[in-house]
Amino acid sequence: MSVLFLIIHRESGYGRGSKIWKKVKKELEKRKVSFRSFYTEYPGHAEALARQIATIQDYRLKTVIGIGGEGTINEIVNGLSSFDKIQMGFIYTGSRNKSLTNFSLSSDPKKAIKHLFQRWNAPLKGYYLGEYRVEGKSGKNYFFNRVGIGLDASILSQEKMVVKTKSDLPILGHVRFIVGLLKVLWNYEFFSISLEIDQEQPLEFDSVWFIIVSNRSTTRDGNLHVLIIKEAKRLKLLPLLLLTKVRNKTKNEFIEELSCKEITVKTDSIRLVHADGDVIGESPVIIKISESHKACIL
Ligand SMILES: Nc1ncnc2c1ncn2[C@@H]1O[C@H](COP(=O)(O)OP(=O)(O)OP(=O)(O)O)[C@@H](O)[C@H]1O
Repeated sequence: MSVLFLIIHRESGYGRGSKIWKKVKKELEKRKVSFRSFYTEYPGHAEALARQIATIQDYRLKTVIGIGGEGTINEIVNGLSSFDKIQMGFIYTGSRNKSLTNFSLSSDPKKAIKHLFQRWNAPLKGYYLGEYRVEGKSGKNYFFNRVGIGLDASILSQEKMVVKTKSDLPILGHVRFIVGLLKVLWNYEFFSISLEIDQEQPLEFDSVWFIIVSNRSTTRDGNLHVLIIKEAKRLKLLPLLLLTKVRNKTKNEFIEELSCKEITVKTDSIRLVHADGDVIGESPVIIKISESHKACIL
């Protein structure tokens, strides 16, 4: 018997998670789908829930749908990383541009459910996860979308300080975020990096603001895509930050692009590192396409 498991972060995207979930639930009930739903109650809960669901013995095929932001999706991917026969799908309800997510279903509940039904019970499609290791932390961790080092991670760390609750007006959250963002931009200093790419001679870059390493295993050549933002004047940074969020439109004199299977990023001073939008530690960081861990995406 197939059954749908849903993990929901109701407060993601300033309460958007809860609103979308209500619509998804209605749609599932209308279609008489058997499903079980679980709400996340604390950071890290989605990972624990995903792992628990994976070990339930009663069902032949399990499909896990995450409803939440990038952080929730990352936790589910990590929770299921050791289980290779579980399909997963995501309805992105976070506060950022949804093009950030590689694996999202539509955030329109009707379209998402329609897609889900077309793919459900079809042969599994596996995509290799990205894998990272940061200094001072044991074990491997996985990401589905991107790892960022430098200014990008400092901005996210600032953003996470803005408490997102259902009672908080999104507009207040955005205002607090913009004030925080300008403060970080004003005080941030660029840095130098050394990149070891696919075990070749290190490449050095100066005046770097941030680096984004994206998992392109779902598309194109299956490699990591590396984007280095450097040498720009401080005032140019805001448009550059926005530009990096627009896929395929990154040609710019301040942007260096590389492609590889594995990269070690060393910085001349300690910089924050984030994976899929959650700050996970400090540089240096080793990032590669996993050789063994796949996510089966709907
Ligand atoms: N009930 C909860 N209470 C507090 N934190 C939670 C809860 N459920 C999940 N979290 C944590 O909140 C963090 C942010 O969640 P998530 O990324 O899903 O939403 P978001 O920040 O609105 O989305 P995005 O980052 O894509 O804008 C995650 O690290 C997650 O572990």
